Amino acid sequence: MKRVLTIAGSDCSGGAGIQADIKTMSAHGVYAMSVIVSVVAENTVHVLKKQDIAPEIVRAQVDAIYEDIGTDAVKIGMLPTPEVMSAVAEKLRKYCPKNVVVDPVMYAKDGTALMAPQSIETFKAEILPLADVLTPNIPEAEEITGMHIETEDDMCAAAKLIYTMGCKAVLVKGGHFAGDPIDILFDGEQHISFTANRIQTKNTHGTGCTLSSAIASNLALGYAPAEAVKRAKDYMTCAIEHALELGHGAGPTNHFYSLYQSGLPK
Ligand SMILES: Nc1ncnc2c1ncn2[C@@H]1O[C@H](COP(=O)(O)OP(=O)(O)O)[C@@H](O)[C@H]1O
Ligand SMILES: Cc1ncc(COP(=O)(O)OP(=O)(O)O)c(N)n1
Repeated sequence: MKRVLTIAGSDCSGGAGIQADIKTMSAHGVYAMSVIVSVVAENTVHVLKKQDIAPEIVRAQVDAIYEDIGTDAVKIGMLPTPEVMSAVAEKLRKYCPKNVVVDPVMYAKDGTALMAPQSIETFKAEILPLADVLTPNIPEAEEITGMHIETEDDMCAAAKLIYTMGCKAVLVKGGHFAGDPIDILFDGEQHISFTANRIQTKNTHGTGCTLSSAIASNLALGYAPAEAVKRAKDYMTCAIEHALELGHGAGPTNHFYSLYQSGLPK
């Protein structure tokens, strides 16, 4: 069985973070493992509080995975502080895992910062170069590049600029624009667009986590990056289409429906 590790924060309400990652990975038929870097008290409406995990416990969790089981892919999500980023980077440089997908989570839907603002330079220097695929949304791509992104051409230019910062491929996600969402992948050679119909729903809690975990799962299963992104987007669009009307805010994506739709991998 393929093994996929998520390094991310815990969302106690189960819609985003580690919980969304593990549901997505399980739906893809891979063995999911987790390194928890922050415990976030949040729900479909807002973030109440968070407690970051000490860097030495983060380091020890990564050691625990690699001294025993190992990985076929790694997904990195929320990294709250420069200290946690350095701890993760140090360990990944040591263990050199294949197929690293980095979702540069900066804010929760209610605007709460999940990455401390002073972390961006450490993120760019230590985490970004580890990524085989980096998956910023529009505000995150703006923060990383300093560009203002308004059009599809801007998304292409931002993807190119982020690529020059050292990752192997970049997927700029267009979910924050109006109209049908277009995501653009740049791998150093070409731009590839992935489009889907916009689903009219408020229930999109955890879409970024779901997409990045699905990409990591598909890379672990042996798909090349562009095919892994295509399959992940199909999975995620289905998960949004059948999103759950739970809670009083943005409900979570539906992994169980997607599992039945896509079937178990060979
Ligand atoms: N309403 C929607 N219908 C279909 N796809 C969507 C919708 N909202 C977002 N997406 C897709 O979900 C993924 C993540 O979306 P985005 O909102 O850009 O990132 P994030 O969740 O990190 O803020 C992207 O592939 C985007 O195109
Ligand atoms: C613990 C935790 N990690 C990440 C997020 C943000 O997840 P994302 O998939 O980007 O979802 P939305 O912010 O679009 O709901 C989170 N909220 N909590």
